[in-house]
Order: sequence, then structure tokens, then C-alpha cells
Amino acid sequence: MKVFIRLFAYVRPYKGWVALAVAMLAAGVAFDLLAPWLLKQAIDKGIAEKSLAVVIFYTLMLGLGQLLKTGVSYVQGYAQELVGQNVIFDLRQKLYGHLQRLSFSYYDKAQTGQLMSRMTGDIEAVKNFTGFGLMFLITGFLTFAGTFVVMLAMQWKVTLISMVTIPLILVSLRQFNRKVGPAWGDIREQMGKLTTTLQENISGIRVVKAFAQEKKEKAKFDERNETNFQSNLSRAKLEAGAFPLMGFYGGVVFLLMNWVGGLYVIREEMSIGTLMAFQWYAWGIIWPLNMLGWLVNITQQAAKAAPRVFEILDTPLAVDSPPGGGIRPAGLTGAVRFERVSFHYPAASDEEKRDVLKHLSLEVQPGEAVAVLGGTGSGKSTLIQLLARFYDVTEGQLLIDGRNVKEYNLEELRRKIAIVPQETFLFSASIRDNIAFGCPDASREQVEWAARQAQIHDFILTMPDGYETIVGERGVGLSGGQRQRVALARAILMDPPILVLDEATASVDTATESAIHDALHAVMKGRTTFIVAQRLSSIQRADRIIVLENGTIAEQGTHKELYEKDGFFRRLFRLQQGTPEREADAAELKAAAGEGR
Ligand SMILES: Nc1ncnc2c1ncn2[C@@H]1O[C@H](COP(=O)(O)OP(=O)(O)OP(=O)(O)O)[C@@H](O)[C@H]1O
Repeated sequence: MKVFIRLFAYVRPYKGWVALAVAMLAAGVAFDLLAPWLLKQAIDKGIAEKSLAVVIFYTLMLGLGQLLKTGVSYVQGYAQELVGQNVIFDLRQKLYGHLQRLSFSYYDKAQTGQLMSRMTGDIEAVKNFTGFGLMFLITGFLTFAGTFVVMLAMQWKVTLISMVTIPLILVSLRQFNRKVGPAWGDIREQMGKLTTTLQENISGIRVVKAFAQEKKEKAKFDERNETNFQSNLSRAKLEAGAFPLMGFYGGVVFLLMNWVGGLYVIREEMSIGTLMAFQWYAWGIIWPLNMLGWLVNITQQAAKAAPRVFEILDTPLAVDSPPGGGIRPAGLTGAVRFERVSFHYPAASDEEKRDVLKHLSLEVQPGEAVAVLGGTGSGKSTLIQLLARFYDVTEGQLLIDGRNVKEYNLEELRRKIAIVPQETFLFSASIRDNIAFGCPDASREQVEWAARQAQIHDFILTMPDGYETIVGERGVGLSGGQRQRVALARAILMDPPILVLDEATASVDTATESAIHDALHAVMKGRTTFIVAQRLSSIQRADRIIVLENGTIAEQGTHKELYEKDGFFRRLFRLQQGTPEREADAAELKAAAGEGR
């Protein structure tokens, strides 16, 4: 019930349209109640009395009423669809807006397919209820109640006797309702799983094909499809069992009406016109009853779908701007301080919590270029993700320009930090739009300038439509290195006080990397830069190097200082120069740096 009360909050802004639809619907029902009475008058006062004028009068009234009914039905249909569509529009907008704001920790666990399914199928189920489902409920109720009262007033005994089967219909309906609810719950959940399987397969199709796992993947999909099929079949069986039975009870109403009504006409306790009118009224009783099963279906679908949608809306934002919106800095100098920062990723239980960063302290001056080195899994990416509050520190504090990052307006803070992530994502749009993603108003010259800095301008000019070339979904059509350079240009264009390069040149060849770093040298001037890298060639321009080991800073200093220490950096240096001091060092470093990088 709670879920419907919450849904009505979305209907409330359209109460004017709801009122119009209900008024039209009431007018339609009024005509439905009047029409059989007009027929009765035509028979009893016209045909029985052999008055053609009376017959013509009532027939014309019937025709006029029918015409009016067509008009009001049109307005009602439009108004009800408008309400349904508006509700779905608002809900989808709100859901999408919330999805945009949800934190990284949410997406770490969320399944894309489930989200897609909620944004489409579940919302559609909600719309069906708030649109014609709700209107049908009102129409059905008004028609049934109105017809019943009019029939009682015309001939109460015949009315009551013919409706003895109605309690049986209600019993069947209750049983159906009890069973079909869980069935719809299963179907909605399975639809989410099916979409997830489909989405994962399509996203990972290259891996599937490379490992020749098409058959296994197909079997996985078939299994989910089969489960979905079976659930729908079980639901259909429930419907097939309940609907005809309810239809039968409804038919009995009609039968009894004719039988008992016929007896009353023979005994002259009821006119033939009333019997004919009853025949018509019978539909006003039968159709709402017959449609009740369908209404239960729509309601149960919405009852199962709406909580799936609300669950997303109710997910709190793990990371958000402070109350009041937070500080909106006009500019930042880029001074960064980690003060005894510890961090663990959200985990289901305390036992699973593992500190990825441990009491880490680091002070970076404005304009300083800091390289972050360390073995795979040592916490490098985590460290820089904390900067832009992709996650919040779990202990200690992180300050930018002397203020805790949590005091800033989140959007503004992120605008001041440009990140070139390890994995580049390009949108299905032109290269220009991809580069200008963070600054949609950038001029052509600015975009080209950024592309030049990232050493991608010349390549873009060789593409069929230059900067207007559409790079397909996920940037298909560009090599890994080219994609990385587009992402680099995207970050450079933002002109941020803090620039973060997370393995940003890992996919480019050494010559291009060197060219990018030469260009970056100019770009980095006046900005605080963090360079996460495994290759020493990537960090030549860094003022300082920090080496992470198990979430703590194991070494830090300049190239020279670190080389002079007999630590990770020196061993890495020798390994990459091809002169490891000991075989053991080489093995250790290979393991630490991650094979195959
Ligand atoms: N989203 C996440 N949820 C849970 N644990 C995570 C998540 N991301 C990373 N980790 C864990 O945190 C640790 C540090 O990961 P991080 O990505 O910071 O390492 P890294 O030093 O950047 O490694 P690499 O050089 O391989 O990219 C790893 O043990 C990893 O398993």
C-alpha cells in the first residue's frame, strides 16, 4: 500500500488532468447508465404504445448520447495517457538524475543490466498502472456501482437474484491476486537478470570471441531466458485458470437475469422494456468484473516494479556536497595535503574491510609534479581517486588549498581536477565532442590546442571527417593509444589547477610518450600534477617521486635521491634499464610491477 501512496505523489502535480479525466469518465458512465433507460422508454412507451414519434425521439436521444460519449471518451483517453506519460517522464528524470549523482561505491556493486531494466521495463509497468490502470479502476467502480443502484431501483428482486455468483468472483479474484503478486515479482527480477546477461555479453563480446566461449555464453543466456519463459508460463497458467472462471460467473449473472427476468415479465411484475434495459445493464456489471483480473495483473506488476525503482531513488549518496552546497572556489592553487589518511573500500562485513591506504601523509605544493610509483594493487589509483572524492577517506583528512575536500561543492571541486583514467571511455560522438566533454563551450582553436598538446592533432586530421569523425561506441575505430591521447586532450582542455594522469601514457609507444611528456611539461606548468605510472620514462618530469607499498609511502624523493637509496625505485630503474642487480630483484620487481605491463 505504501508503494501506491508514494506513487500517488507523482500523480498529484497532474491533479487538474486527473480531475478532467475523471469528469469525462463520469460523464461516460452517466451515459452508459442512461442509455438502457432510454431503450426501455422507447420499448415501453413507444413500441408498446405503437407511437413512432416516441420511438424516434428516444432513438435520437440514444444517438446523441452516443455521439457525446465518443467525445468525452476521446478527452478522457487523452487526459489519462497524459497523466501516465507525465508520471513516467518525471520518474525517469528523477531516477536518471539520481543515477548521475550516485557515488562510485554504488556503481562498484550495481549491475548495469538491472539498472537498464529498471529504467525501462519497471518504469513502463508503473506507467500502465498510473495511466489506464488507475482510470480503469475508477471507471469500473463507477460503472458497476451506478449500474447496480439503477438496477436495484428498477427491479431489486431480479437484480439481487441474478447477482448471486458475484461473491464467487470475488473469492476467485482474491486467490488469483495472492498468487499472481509473487509471480510478477519473479518476472521483474528475472527480466533484470536477463538484461544483465545480455548487457555483459555485448560489452564483453570481444573477450567472449577471443576465448571462443560463444557456446557457453549462449547457454548462460538460454538458461536465463528459459527461467523467464517458465515464470511467464506459470503466470499465464494462473491467468488461464482464473479468468475463464470469473468470466463464467459473470455469464451466469446474464443467464439468471434473463431467466428470472423472463419469469417476472410473464408474471407481469416487470415490463419487457425493463428486461431489455437489464440486458444492456448486465454488461455494466459483467465487464468491470471480467476486467478485474486484468486490473489485478496491472496493479501487481506496478506493486513489484515500483519498489525496484524506488530502491534506486532511496539509495543515499555516499559522497555529496555538504549541506548548503559547500564552498565554490573561484580558483585553486592546487596545494594538496593527505593527513594520516586511511581508506578501505565499502565492504559487506567488518571482516572483509581491508585498508588499502594506511595512515598515509603527503604534502604537495601548488604546481608540484608528483609521480606515484608502486607495485600493482599498492593503492596508487585509490590515492588519486580520493582527490576528486570518488570515495571519501575513512580516517584522517584530505585537504586542498588548506580546506577539507568535504567542505567544497562537489561539482566545483571535480571541475578543478582533471583526470586521465587508466581505462578510457569515449562516447559515441565526434572526436571534437569527446575532447570538449568537460568544456562543451570550448572553441575550435581551444580543442585543437588541447589535441596538439596530447599529440593527437595530426592523427585526427588524417581521419575522414577530421574533428567531426564519429568514434563509435566505446571509441571503436581508435587504437588504445589514440583513445588515451583523446582522453588526455579532454583533461588538458579543462585547464585544471590539478591534473591527474593515471597510467595515462601506458598504451602509447615510447616515442609518442616522450613527445607527449615534452608537451605536457609546458601544460603542467602552474598546475599540481599527479602522475601514476609503471614506466620510469613516464615520470622523468616529476619533481618528486613517491613509492607506495601496501598503502603506505615506502620511499619518496627526487630521482637522484631515490636512486641513491637501495630501494624499490633503484631496482625498478635497473630492471627497466635491463641491468638488474640481482636476479632475485628482477623477479621481485616483475611481480611487484605486474607482469606484462
Ligand atoms: N572498487 C574497488 N572495490 C574494492 N576494492 C578495490 C576497488 N578498487 C581497487 N580495490 C582494491 O584496492 C587495492 C588497490 O587498488 P588500486 O587500484 O589503487 O591499485 P594500483 O596501485 O592502482 O594498482 P595497478 O597498478 O594495478 O592499477 C587492490 O587490492 C584492489 O583489489
